[in-house]
Amino acid sequence: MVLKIENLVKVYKDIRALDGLDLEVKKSQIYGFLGPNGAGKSTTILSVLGLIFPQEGRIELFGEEVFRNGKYDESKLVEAKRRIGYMPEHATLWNFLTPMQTLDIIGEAFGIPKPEREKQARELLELLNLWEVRDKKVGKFSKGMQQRLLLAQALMNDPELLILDEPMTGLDPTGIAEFKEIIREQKKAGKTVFFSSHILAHVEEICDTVGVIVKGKLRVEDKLDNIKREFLKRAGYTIVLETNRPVDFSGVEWKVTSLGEKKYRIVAPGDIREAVHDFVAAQGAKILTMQVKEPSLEEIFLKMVE
Ligand SMILES: Nc1ncnc2c1ncn2[C@@H]1O[C@H](COP(=O)(O)OP(=O)(O)OP(=O)(O)O)[C@@H](O)[C@H]1O
Repeated sequence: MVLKIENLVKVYKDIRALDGLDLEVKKSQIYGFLGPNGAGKSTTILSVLGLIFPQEGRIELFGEEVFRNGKYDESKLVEAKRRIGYMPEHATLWNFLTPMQTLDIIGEAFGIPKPEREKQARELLELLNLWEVRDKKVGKFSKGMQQRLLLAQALMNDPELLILDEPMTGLDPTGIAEFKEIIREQKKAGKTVFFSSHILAHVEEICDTVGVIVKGKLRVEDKLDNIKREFLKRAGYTIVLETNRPVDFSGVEWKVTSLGEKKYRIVAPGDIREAVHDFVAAQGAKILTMQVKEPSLEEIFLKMVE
């Protein structure tokens, strides 16, 4: 086990940000830590890194207990953090430096000798498509380039565990696809990746396991497909349908609203696309257009809390 959290509690004044959180990340996993805004994702990450003080619980990193009942084991934590790369949610870069200079400073802070850190910086900048702009000032970089440089910083110490707090927020679809590919590459290189997001699409296609945190507690931990199947059913689909002639929906269990002579809105608990198709066909009508709206992640989270 790379990371194990048991019954973690963090109270900020009167806010119980973590309310007995349990979580396990295994070696070589890509773990997506999903939750709505304010669920406790950043608080969890800051606790794992010893940057804030939780009140109760246990944290293990690489099999070593680094925190127990309100106290960190400083030497074990320092040791573990050498093996971790961290990309904060609101990180800032030094705008007046170039990527090469930025990574050099980080490498020096880790105590990596000059020739080695130059080699490491070059490899990372090549990997992250920043080699061509290695001598350009970071201040002019796009959001996507800045995120990639922040990831390069997190990789400078060749960590076994990468912890990324909302790494894809603010990226465009191309940037998100690129970032996912980079995360996949990290897994191939044997690393474990733990990253947070409040957007379902960010964890899609890449995560082995997704943990969903709501109000400081882990609600579910499973493969994303299983989570979606379970909660999409409950949260309800909306289908907007246009047919070539009127259809009589009386007698169905779905909630149907007429939006005009041949246009309907159907709300149903699960994915009923096939059933709707068959129902319409049975009346000799044809579907001209069908728009399906999956429930938003917020709606799914709300169902989880119920
Ligand atoms: N320093 C702080 N002082 C007081 N309350 C805080 C502090 N940091 C976080 N909180 C509160 O703790 C709760 C959890 O916050 P946290 O930032 O961990 O959530 P999050 O899941 O990371 O959300 P986001 O996606 O918005 O970053 C929220 O209610 C937040 O307002």
